[in-house]
Formats: sequence, C-alpha cells, structure tokens
Amino acid sequence: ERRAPPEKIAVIGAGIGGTSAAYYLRQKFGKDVKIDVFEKGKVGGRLATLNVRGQEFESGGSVIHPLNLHMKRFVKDLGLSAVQSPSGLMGVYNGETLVYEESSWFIINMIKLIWHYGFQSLRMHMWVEDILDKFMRIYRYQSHDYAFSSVEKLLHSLGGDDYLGLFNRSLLETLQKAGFSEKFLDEIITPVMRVNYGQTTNINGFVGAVSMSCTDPGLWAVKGGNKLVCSRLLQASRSNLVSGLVMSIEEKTRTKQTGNPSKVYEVVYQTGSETHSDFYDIVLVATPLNRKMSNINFLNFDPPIEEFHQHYEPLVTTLIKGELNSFVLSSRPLNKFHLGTILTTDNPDLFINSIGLVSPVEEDSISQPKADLAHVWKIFSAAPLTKKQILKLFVSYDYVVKQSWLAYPHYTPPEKCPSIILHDRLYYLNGIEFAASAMEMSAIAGYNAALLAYHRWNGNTHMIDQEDLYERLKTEL
Ligand SMILES: Cc1cc2nc3c(=O)[nH]c(=O)nc-3n(C[C@H](O)[C@H](O)[C@H](O)COP(=O)(O)OP(=O)(O)OC[C@H]3O[C@@H](n4cnc5c(N)ncnc54)[C@H](O)[C@@H]3O)c2cc1C
Ligand SMILES: CC(C)=CCC/C(C)=C/CC/C(C)=C/CSC[C@H](N)C(=O)O
Repeated sequence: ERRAPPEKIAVIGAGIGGTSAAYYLRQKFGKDVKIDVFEKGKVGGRLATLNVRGQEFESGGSVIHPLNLHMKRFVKDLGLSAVQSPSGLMGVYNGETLVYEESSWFIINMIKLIWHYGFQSLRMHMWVEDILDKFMRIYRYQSHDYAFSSVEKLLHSLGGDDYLGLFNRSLLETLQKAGFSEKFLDEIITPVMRVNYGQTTNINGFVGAVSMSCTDPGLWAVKGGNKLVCSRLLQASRSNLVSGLVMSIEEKTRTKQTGNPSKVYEVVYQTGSETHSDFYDIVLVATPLNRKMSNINFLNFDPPIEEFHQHYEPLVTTLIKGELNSFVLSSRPLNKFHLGTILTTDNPDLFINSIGLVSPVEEDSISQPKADLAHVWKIFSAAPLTKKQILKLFVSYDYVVKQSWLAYPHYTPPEKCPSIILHDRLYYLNGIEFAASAMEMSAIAGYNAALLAYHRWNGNTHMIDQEDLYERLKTEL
C-alpha cells in the first residue's frame, strides 16, 4: 500500500536548484501536495541580468553547454527559446603581451596550437570528452528514477573510483600526471579556470573538466535571460512563491487532522518587518548554507546539523559600454583588433580575470567587435574596478554597471561534499557545487533531491544508492 503523499513541502531558494526541485517534486508527489518556495531576493538567484542603456545582459550564469540536457529540456518544455552565445576570437594576455591569439581561419588555428603546444590541445579535448561522456550517465539514472544520498556516491556511479578521484585531486596534479606541459597549463588551462571560476588549476579535476567544456562549440543561452527558466519552472510546478527570508528550521511534533502525532519542520521566516512560521512534512534547502549567503539556523536538532564553513569566491561582474583601449592588450589599434574575449594568466599584477564582448539577452550573438561602435564588454574581477582601472582599459565609455557575487565555492581538493540528507526529511542541494558549480549541476541536484525525498517518503530503498547502475541499465534495454 502506498503511503499518503505529504501535505506540505518547503523549498528554500528560487534559483535554478530550488525551482527545478519544485518542478520535479510536483511530478513525483502529484497534484495535491502544497509546495511553498521561499525566496529572499529575486527569482533566479545567481541567474540574473543587468540593464545597460535599456538592454538586459546576463550578469551571473550565462552560458549553457549543448549537452546540458536538463536545461535543454526545460527550455523546450517551458516554451522558451535558445540563442547561441558569442563565439568571438579568444586571446590570452599575461600582463605584458598576448601569449596566444586565435585566428578566424580554422587551419591557421590548428597550426598555431600545434606550433605552440604540440598535440596537447587535442589531448585535452579528448580528456574532457571522456569525462563528459561518463557524466551523461546521470541522465539515464535519473530517467529511471534512481537517486543518490551523497554527491560522492553520485560521482562514483558515473565512473567508479577514477571518476571520484577527479574530485579528490587538483586539476594541476591530474594534468601534470597526464604529462601536460607547464607552458600549456599556464597559457591555456589556467586562463580558462580564471574566466570560469576565478581560480587556478588548484581546483578539483572534475570542475576543471566542466570548466574546459566551456571551450566546446555550441554554447547557448536562453532568449530573454536564463532566469526565465526559474520563473517558468515555478509556474509549471504550481508552487506558491513566498517572498521572504527563512531564518530558522526546527523539528516539531504536531497532531494532524487524522489525530495521529507526526513529525514536521517548523520554518520561521521574515517578510518585511513581520515574522511568520509554517509547518512542513519535507524541507529542501536550495541555497548555499553559508552564513554570508543564507544564514539559516537549524534549531534543536539532535545530533546538531553541522555548521557550514565553505568559503565562496567573491567576484564582480562589470558591464561597460565603451571603446576598448586595444593598445593596453596589444600593439594594434581597435580597427585591427579582432578579439572578442581576452583571458588572463595568473599574474598578481592583473586586476581583471577576463574581458569579453557580450550581446543583450534578446539578441543572437555578435562575434566580432566593430571599430566604429561602442560595444558592451563584460569584465570579471576579484574586486570592484576603480575609475582609474576602467580608464586604463577604455579610451572612453558611456555606461558602467556592476554586480558583486559570492559566486562559487573556493575549491580546495581533497574535500568532502556536504551531505544531501541533513535530517530525516530535510535535504540540501548545494553540496553538489563542491563537485562543480553550474546551472546544470543545480538542476541535477534539484531532480536528485526530489527523487530522494520521494523514495525515502515511500520507503523505496531499492531506488537509492544502487551500485553498478550503468551495467544494470545497459542489460535492461
Ligand atoms: C558571475 C557568475 C557567472 C556564472 N556563469 C555560469 C555559466 O556561464 N554557466 C553556468 O552553468 N553556471 C554559471 N554560474 C554558476 C551558476 O549561476 C550557479 O551554479 C547556479 O545559478 C546556482 O543556482 P542555485 O539555485 O543552486 O543557487 P542560487 O542561484 O544562489 O539560488 C539560491 C537562492 O536562495 C535564496 N536564498 C538564500 N538564502 C535564503 C533564505 N534564508 N531564505 C530565502 N531565500 C534564500 C537566494 O536569494 C537565491 O535566490 C555562474 C555564477 C556566477 C555568480
Ligand atoms: C555540467 C557540465 C557538464 C557542463 C557545464 C559547462 C558550463 C556551462 C559551465 C559553466 C562554468 C562557469 C561557472 C562559467 C562562468 S563564466 C561563463 C562565461 N565565460 C561568461 O563570460 O559569462
């Protein structure tokens, strides 16, 4: 006999993790359960846009990989559309000169890469492809409703000890062992880690591979802004959005209408100056549990729910509409400067991680800067840019806007991912960011948490943490 569904579920956070969890919770638990999604800021969280002279530009999560199947499915099912992300030519600046510059001719690029780095670029591509290939197994597991109780078990299910080993070792160690040269690591790999995660090759190998996959062709974004996926998921899940700040969660015993006492969680939250509380059978926390980001108190749990001290990397996105000073980066005037993205090496004198041309969220991509036009450039930096720094990079500018983030975990392998199960019916999604932080990773965590909550509610232990799933599902065909 199937257990009656829960009456009420709370999801804390309306980013892509929380809204995808709400969507899948509705699919699993059915139409009668009441789902409240709490959000202290804007729906979308780290998917957000900034306005530059009347046009919106992505300021947080911006690019999506062509093999990110949950994001792809959301866009299709929620009536949204995709646009190609800018694919301009890329250069690498070391603080003095451009140490690498792409050409618009494929064959020239190949020759340049081989001349500078031998066949390392091709080997790197194959290494990433192999990791992505195994990563795709998660979609098969999830489509068969399997869930995992820890991020480590999820990673292990994708490719065994070697795969989990990627997460436990630094990218540097993994690539050095594989024979990649210092020059290639400094001039190509580190700049890619800096633009994507604001860090060096000291990050774990798995997030390193995810980051390298951003050099694949076919990256895309959601027309109108990636955050639209979150608002549409919320709508489709028929959840109730509560605009408020969750302050604490405590387990309580309550007598329900049936007369039986049952364990529920009391969620205390603030809307404006008022404090409210409500009771839930299941709670999903879909925000980093980090004092600076969410500050949720877990009251009177026995054993106590551990404090989360993981450090998130401060990062500033600055959008500047202006004319780039190409002479800072090269010896060429702007009309002869054809790069759309400039990455940087790990030089402490540099005050930016990257600078790249961007398109408004409503438009298809531009790939080349035009000398006669002021374009919008996106800069990532560890600290806010000063006026002096902006004037060094731009001959002139007419608009600047910035957004500061605690962007992604500071990766220090080997490390342990926080638990997904915090308590009996209390789940945590954002531990997955310690493997890699990306929209698709949060969507996978959202689906996994919904499946885990469903199976644990119904006692379906055979659907959780199953070994050899890949082999078993292969023979099931
Ligand atoms: C600058 C930047 C660039 C990025 N670029 C990319 C990219 O190109 N591609 C990609 O795939 N990923 C990218 N990412 C990563 C990606 O944006 C994140 O991994 C993803 O958006 C995280 O989603 P989430 O729902 O897990 O968390 P969040 O989006 O952080 O959502 C958590 C939500 O919870 C809310 N909240 C927190 N505490 C409380 C509380 N106590 N009560 C109520 N609500 C609360 C927050 O306001 C927030 O809205 C980027 C991130 C940044 C910052
Ligand atoms: C999860 C898998 C397999 C792939 C995801 C690849 C991906 C899109 C990772 C995102 C990495 C990230 C945090 C990028 C931030 S910067 C993005 C972009 N260069 C920009 O300029 O905004």
